[in-house]
Amino acid sequence: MSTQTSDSILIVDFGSQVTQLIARRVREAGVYSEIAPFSTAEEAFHRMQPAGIILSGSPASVLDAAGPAVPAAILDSGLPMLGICYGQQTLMHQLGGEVLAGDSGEFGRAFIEINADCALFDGLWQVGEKHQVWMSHGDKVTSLAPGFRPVAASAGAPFAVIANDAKRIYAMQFHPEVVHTPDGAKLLKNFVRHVCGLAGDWTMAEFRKTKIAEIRQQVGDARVICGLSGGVDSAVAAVLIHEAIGDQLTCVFVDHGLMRMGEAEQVVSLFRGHYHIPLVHVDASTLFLKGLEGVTDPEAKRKFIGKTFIDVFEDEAKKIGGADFLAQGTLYPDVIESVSFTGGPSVTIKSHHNVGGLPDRMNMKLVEPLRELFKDEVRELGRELGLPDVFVGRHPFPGPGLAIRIPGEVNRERCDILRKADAIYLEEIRNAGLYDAIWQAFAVLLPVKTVGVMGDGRTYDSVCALRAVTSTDGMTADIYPFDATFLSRTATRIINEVKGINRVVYDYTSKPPGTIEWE
Ligand SMILES: Nc1ncnc2c1ncn2[C@@H]1O[C@H](COP(=O)(O)OP(=O)(O)OP(=O)(O)O)[C@@H](O)[C@H]1O
Ligand SMILES: O=c1[nH]c(=O)c2[nH+]cn([C@@H]3O[C@H](COP(=O)(O)O)[C@@H](O)[C@H]3O)c2[nH]1
Ligand SMILES: NC(=O)CC[C@H](N)C(=O)O
Ligand SMILES: [Mg+2]
Repeated sequence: MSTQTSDSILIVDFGSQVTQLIARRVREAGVYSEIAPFSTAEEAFHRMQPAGIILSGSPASVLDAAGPAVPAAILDSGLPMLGICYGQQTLMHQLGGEVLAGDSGEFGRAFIEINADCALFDGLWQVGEKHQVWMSHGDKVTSLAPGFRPVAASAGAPFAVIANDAKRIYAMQFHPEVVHTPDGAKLLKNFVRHVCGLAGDWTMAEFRKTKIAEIRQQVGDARVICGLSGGVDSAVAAVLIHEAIGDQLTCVFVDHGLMRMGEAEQVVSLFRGHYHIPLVHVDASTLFLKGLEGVTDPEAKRKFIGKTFIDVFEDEAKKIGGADFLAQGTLYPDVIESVSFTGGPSVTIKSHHNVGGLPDRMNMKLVEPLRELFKDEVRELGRELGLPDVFVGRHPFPGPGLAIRIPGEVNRERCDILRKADAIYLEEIRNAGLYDAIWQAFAVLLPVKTVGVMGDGRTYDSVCALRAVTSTDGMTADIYPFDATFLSRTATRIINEVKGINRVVYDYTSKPPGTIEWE
């Protein structure tokens, strides 16, 4: 994790769905931030020595005995603080104000009226104006702690924004981090720049320097193996780590037999063509496919694949005389979906192979320099590192590969069928000039057979589903609205050219409620 950076912001996470957006907004304001769950916030606070604190929202209530609280070390630190929603409620609850369950909550769009000036509103909002914000609360602050004054109110929240100028503590009932609070990003910027006094000079170039120093410190002169998949994240991680430790790094590409058409050859030639980083290409397809026989449960597939990746990495490490560290291109969304924080309300959605799918027993220590970033930020870092567009612009591809796009049992034959359909789909997308407009697109082979008629004969074959989404970070996604001509052309090609598929459907589910992958 990050070194001490006294020009950073610590975001204390109480389990809100949108905490990660706070981090984004802070980075957009040119300030580095890290999120720590409330249960480990104190440790993060001492390690980071931040310049200011932001307290997130939460599904919990301060009126419940078990409602999470701001650790005393942080509360008494004298640092500037910004409480958002639950963050505001717990500040009042802990500092001597009062919070009660409201008769009715405020959910969605609301308007606040500005009653007084405050540092958060500098250059932005004037007294007497009304502004749109986004609310999502049932409880509300009914009396302020000593030293606080109200500066804005809404119909349902008389203390919509409050300030304690002497202590530089501010709090709001609404969510400034979401886009439905149109001026929210500017409020957060005022907090980190004006109230915390940060220069706003944090950039990806800065991140690159900090991470390189950290990697050197973590690794020393030990050897590192990096799992390279050909995806954006691991390519960026490998180039960054190589910049830090040079030939102490060996990359390992594992072909698990679950890759797309031609991908293994492409990854290896692309990478070897661009970089002088030693790359080992392991064909482990038999090992993976044998182990997947009879496995149908999505989490069981993921756990098996996660563990087998590690077995292969350890074998390869032995062959090069041992490695103490395993580097991976793990990102924040991989972590948040896989982990349910102890004592916290966020739940495991699926075990990403590189986080929740890792075996308990690990001989190598992890090096994960991208663990706090989102995909679009990794792309920015990739550009900063000079990675060619063919790497930076690639659609994400999950480590477990086609295994999680074949619900039910996976075998070589089904993988071959899916590979062909997927290749046609992607070719059509490229031909239509849509590749860059789409965040991720892929075909899924369903364990469902339906009846068809081809050449006057009866067919009884599998259904193929097509998925394409737009997104910025993979945390939420919308379906890509292809026109009917594109879809029917692609469906016809797949049915005509791929033996084993006689019906094609298009997936119209956004995330949430769906996830991007089907398993
Ligand atoms: N086939 C593979 N061989 C070696 N390592 C892999 C492989 N697939 C995944 N990994 C490791 O797991 C990490 C997470 O995979 P993930 O798919 O999230 O990232 P990526 O493949 O690098 O990028 P992208 O999300 O763009 O596909 C990778 O960064 C890489 O370290
Ligand atoms: O490396 C990975 N290992 C995994 O186990 C994994 N599961 C999902 N994904 C990718 O993550 C993004 C979000 O996917 P979901 O909406 O399906 O969770 C999408 O881009 C998915 O392709 C994975 N990547
Ligand atoms: N979004 C929030 O932080 C909500 C806080 C608290 N659960 C409430 O309903 O008031
Ligand atoms: Mg990948």
